[in-house]
Amino acid sequence: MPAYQSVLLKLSGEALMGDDSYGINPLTIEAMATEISEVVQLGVKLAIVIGGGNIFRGVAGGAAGMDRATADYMGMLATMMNSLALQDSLRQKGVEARVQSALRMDQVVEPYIRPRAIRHMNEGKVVIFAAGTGNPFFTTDTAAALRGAEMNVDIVLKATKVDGIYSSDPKKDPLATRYDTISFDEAIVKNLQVMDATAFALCRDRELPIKVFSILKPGALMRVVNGDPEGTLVHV
Ligand SMILES: Nc1ncnc2c1ncn2[C@@H]1O[C@H](COP(=O)(O)OP(=O)(O)OP(=O)(O)O)[C@@H](O)[C@H]1O
Ligand SMILES: O=c1ccn([C@@H]2O[C@H](COP(=O)(O)O)[C@@H](O)[C@H]2O)c(=O)[nH]1
Repeated sequence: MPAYQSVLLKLSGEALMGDDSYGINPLTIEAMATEISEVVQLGVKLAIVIGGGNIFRGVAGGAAGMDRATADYMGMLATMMNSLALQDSLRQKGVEARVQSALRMDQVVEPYIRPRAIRHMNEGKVVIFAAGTGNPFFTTDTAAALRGAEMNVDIVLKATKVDGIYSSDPKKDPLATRYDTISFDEAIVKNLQVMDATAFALCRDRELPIKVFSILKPGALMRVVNGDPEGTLVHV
């Protein structure tokens, strides 16, 4: 019996690159789809938000002199590409998946309609929320917190490239130490950059726990869903 009956999985866009320097690595996305399909087979209701860092981040466009809001819309379109790719990979594994977009793209995907998303999940389909929140100046972490709260899931799972939350960025600080658990207040006060403060604050207010773990570690998603020790739990 899984530890959680319904989850919102936030998948790192950057992790989709695998060993490449840009874009979607076919073997990497296939491996992720396999791990996701195993969780779906357990009967867990699953919704997914994917980042876009493997293709475009608004902050990079802004730094290069672009209008920041325009750059952010480009970032949201990047998440659309990732969402379509994941939908395709999941379907190849026999998993029914539906992309819903926060920005209208009616010839390609459904618009975000909350009751319809809930119905898809109740029918056992995986819902992939594309285009983040649909608003510039936000991130897909915040979209994950928002959709997780709207879908009333048991937990938000942030699947990223590091195996939990550290005292500082482990990619930059070799002395960083990992937390098994941390409160929302501590994560916000310590300004731990693994997830943005808006996402932490929204989940704290909704009393929606977050688990941060590595999607690059084989079997980690299943261990998290089963409640086995893995990653860092952020709690109220
Ligand atoms: N205190 C910290 N603990 C853990 N990771 C941290 C910390 N501070 C910064 N990081 C960095 O945060 C990254 C994860 O956050 P980020 O939102 O940038 O990436 P992502 O969610 O994996 O990618 P994307 O935005 O493409 O979805 C990690 O890869 C890690 O290097
Ligand atoms: O609600 C949102 C979500 C995302 N964006 C833009 O998309 C990129 C990619 O998302 P990541 O969370 O960084 O993976 C992000 O950098 C923003 O530019 C957005 O504007 N609004």
